[in-house]
Formats: sequence, structure tokens, C-alpha cells
Amino acid sequence: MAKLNAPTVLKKIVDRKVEEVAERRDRQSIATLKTAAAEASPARGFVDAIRHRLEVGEPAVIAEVKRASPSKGVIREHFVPAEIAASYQAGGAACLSVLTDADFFQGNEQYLREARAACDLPVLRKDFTIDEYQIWEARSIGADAILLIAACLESSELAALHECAGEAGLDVLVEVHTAAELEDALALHTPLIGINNRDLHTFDTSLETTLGLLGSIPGDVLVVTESGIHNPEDVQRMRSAGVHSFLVGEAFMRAENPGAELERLFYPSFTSSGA
Ligand SMILES: O=C(O)c1ccccc1NCC(=O)[C@H](O)[C@H](O)COP(=O)(O)O
Repeated sequence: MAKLNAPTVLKKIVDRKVEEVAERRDRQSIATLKTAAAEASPARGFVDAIRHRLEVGEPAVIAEVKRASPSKGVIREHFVPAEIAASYQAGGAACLSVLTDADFFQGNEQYLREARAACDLPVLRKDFTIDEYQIWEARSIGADAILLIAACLESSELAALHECAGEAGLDVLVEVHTAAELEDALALHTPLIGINNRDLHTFDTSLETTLGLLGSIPGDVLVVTESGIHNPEDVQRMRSAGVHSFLVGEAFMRAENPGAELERLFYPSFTSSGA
């Protein structure tokens, strides 16, 4: 992980992830994981679910199941992944994103299993994937897609992990925040790119990040705007710029009923407050 030099939280997360993967390898071999992955329930198409929503003219919302984060601390006290997943499906989500990192996000693999079992939606394992081991692990726990964060990976590492995900039958959301990271992502000819509006080194969040990078992405690539979407005006601003896929966590997680909040933000004409 030579890419991360500055002592930011992202580097701390990735350094810990290197240790965590080594610990896990000692407990369970990659061969065992591959066997478990082959026996896992068939993958639900993550990219297809997004594409379908866009084809019918609807927003594609990847709704996040996240208890806490480094920038915000604990976000949701009443945290029952199955309940949240069912609520998201009822509210119109296209896909789910479930945090599985324990040390910085209070996540868990079990949360992904529970969320996926409670709905029919494809589920992204939201973690800091730096090693092939985690890819087979993701499929073995039932994930349908993984996140690859370009800020954490050299371009060669990104390409190798992207290829491995394909071998494991997983879709990939490749996340970028800068023009250089976008260049690495485009070189993969990947169908789905997320632009994170949050700088993962400083936590500064601005929707301008999406607007600034959008013009450099070919029209056949699906673009997801990630982080910092809090209200219907943010949604409208992105949609006016031609971005119709969203990854949203905090705004939903702070609401008593996450799915109802999704509906309020993305389908205002269906909710009584928007009628
Ligand atoms: O959110 C953080 O504090 C954070 C810190 C370090 C690495 C990643 C981090 N967050 C991941 C995300 O970007 C968000 O979970 C996701 O995009 C949803 O964002 P939001 O809607 O703002 O909760």
C-alpha cells in the first residue's frame, strides 16, 4: 500500500486492514473461502439493478447500512440491519451497501448476511479491500459486489483486485475522488464508477467533486455520486447535472425510518409531505 504516505485516518484504516487480513488468513485459508464462495447463494446483479432503474427513468439509490464512521462517530443507536434492509427495499432502494469494517465503522460480516436475507436487493460489501483474500471472503458471506477505493490502491493493485472480483463473480464499484484516481478507474473499462464527494484524508465533503469529474467520464459508464447527499435539493442538483445514481448513508441512518427518508428524498411525489 505504498500509495498512502501521509498519516491520515485512511492510512490508519488501511494499515489496520493489512494486519486484519493477515490474522484472518491464519484462521481460515483462502482455499476454504473459495469453496464457501462457490457454495454461496448466487450473486444478485448489482450493476444490472442500477442500470434497470436508470432505464425506467428512476433514480438508482444504493442505500447504506452504517452504524458509525470515523468522521461522524456513532450515527445510529437503534441498529437492526434486517429491519433497515426491509425498510430500504420498501422505500425504493435499488441496492444496499453494508459496512463490514469493525474497527472504524462498527460493522460486521453478520450485518451483511442479515441485511441480504431480509430483502431481494443486491448488496455491496463496503469495506477497505486491499487483498484478494477479502474478495473471496465477500462472496463467501453472500456479497454481490465490492468496493474498490482508488485512493488506497496503486493502479496495478486496483487492476488485479478488479480482475479477481470478476473471477469471484462479484460486481465492483470503483470509487474515485480525484482526476488521477479517475484515470486509474477508466483504464479498467469498468461499468460502474463512484465519485466520492468526501475526501477520505480530510473528510471535507463537497458535491462539487462529482460535478468537477463528471465531464471526464464516457457516457456509457454508470456514475454514482457518493457521500454528502442530505436533502431533496442535493438530489435535484445532481439529477440536473445528469447524475441519477446515489450512494447515501448518514441522511438515512439518522432518520427514525430509513426507508421513509429515502422515499422523501428520492420519490417526493409518493410521500404525503411532497404531495
Ligand atoms: O465517512 C467517513 O468518515 C469515512 C472515513 C474514512 C473512509 C471512508 C469513510 N466513509 C465512507 C463513505 O464515503 C460513506 O460511508 C458513503 O459514501 C456514504 O456517505 P454519507 O451519505 O455521507 O454517509
